[in-house]
Amino acid sequence: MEHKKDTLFLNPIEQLGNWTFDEKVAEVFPDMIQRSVPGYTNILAMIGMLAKRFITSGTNIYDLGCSLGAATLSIRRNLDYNDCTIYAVDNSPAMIKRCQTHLSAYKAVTPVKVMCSDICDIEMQNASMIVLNFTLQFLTPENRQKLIDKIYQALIPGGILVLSEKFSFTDPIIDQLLFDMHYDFKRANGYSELEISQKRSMLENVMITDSITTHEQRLKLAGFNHISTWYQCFNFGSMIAIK
Ligand SMILES: C[S@@+](CC[C@H](N)C(=O)[O-])C[C@H]1O[C@@H](n2cnc3c(N)ncnc32)[C@H](O)[C@@H]1O
Ligand SMILES: O=C(O)C(=O)C[C@]1(C(=O)O)C=C[C@@H](O)C=C1
Repeated sequence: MEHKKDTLFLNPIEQLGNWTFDEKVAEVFPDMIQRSVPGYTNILAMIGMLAKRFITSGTNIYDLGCSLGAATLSIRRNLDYNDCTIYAVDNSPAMIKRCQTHLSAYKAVTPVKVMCSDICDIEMQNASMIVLNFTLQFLTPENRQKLIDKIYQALIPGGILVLSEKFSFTDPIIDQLLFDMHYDFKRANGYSELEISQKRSMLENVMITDSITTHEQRLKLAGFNHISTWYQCFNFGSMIAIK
């Protein structure tokens, strides 16, 4: 599929508001996330591999904050059962509209229910796999524990949560280094200083990152005993938690 180039922040913007996943962002999202998140493609491919291993017959799969459905597609491609249901959920109407189109472009047996809802409000049950691929960071800190608790309750024994996030680090030297490396990554992918700084300032109040330790503590508090960071590239990474 041809992806439209992200040029949203190329020119100076007079009033930088807060970040939203609106029509403009949805339109360039595949290019934007690919050029902004180190390891994004790897993580998507590995979500497919985890799906093959963890999804069991007759269960539900939830892709929370699905955007255009990239993780859902990776899961669906790797699914061995036709009696499962994937729920792809996002509260951005612009994302959901495009997600529906993306998913129908490929033939598949597994039904996907695409829902325009807040992931904090939906009911989940009988889940063998739940994915939060760069979504938890956009929830308020209060809602994060509530959602992780709900995810733990919704999983069947042996079920898996995949949690990908941008991380912060308590060691200031490491934090600065990985932050700078991420900027180098963006520059190497063609973003200018202005594009990088305008986007950063819009994300500032909206995307609050946690350390890996904070994530681990939250997962443990919910009841998870088997937790690991399985992927990291600079200050981006992915964790798994198994019930
Ligand atoms: C960085 S994107 C996720 C990328 C996507 N998971 C992927 O793999 O391509 C974050 C998404 O989370 C959605 N989101 C943020 N808060 C949400 C909430 N409370 N309920 C539902 N969706 C939410 C946004 O609309 C956005 O599409
Ligand atoms: O931290 C940044 O600079 C980012 O661009 C990160 C991030 C994310 O992790 O979700 C933020 C918004 C976009 O959706 C794509 C990437």
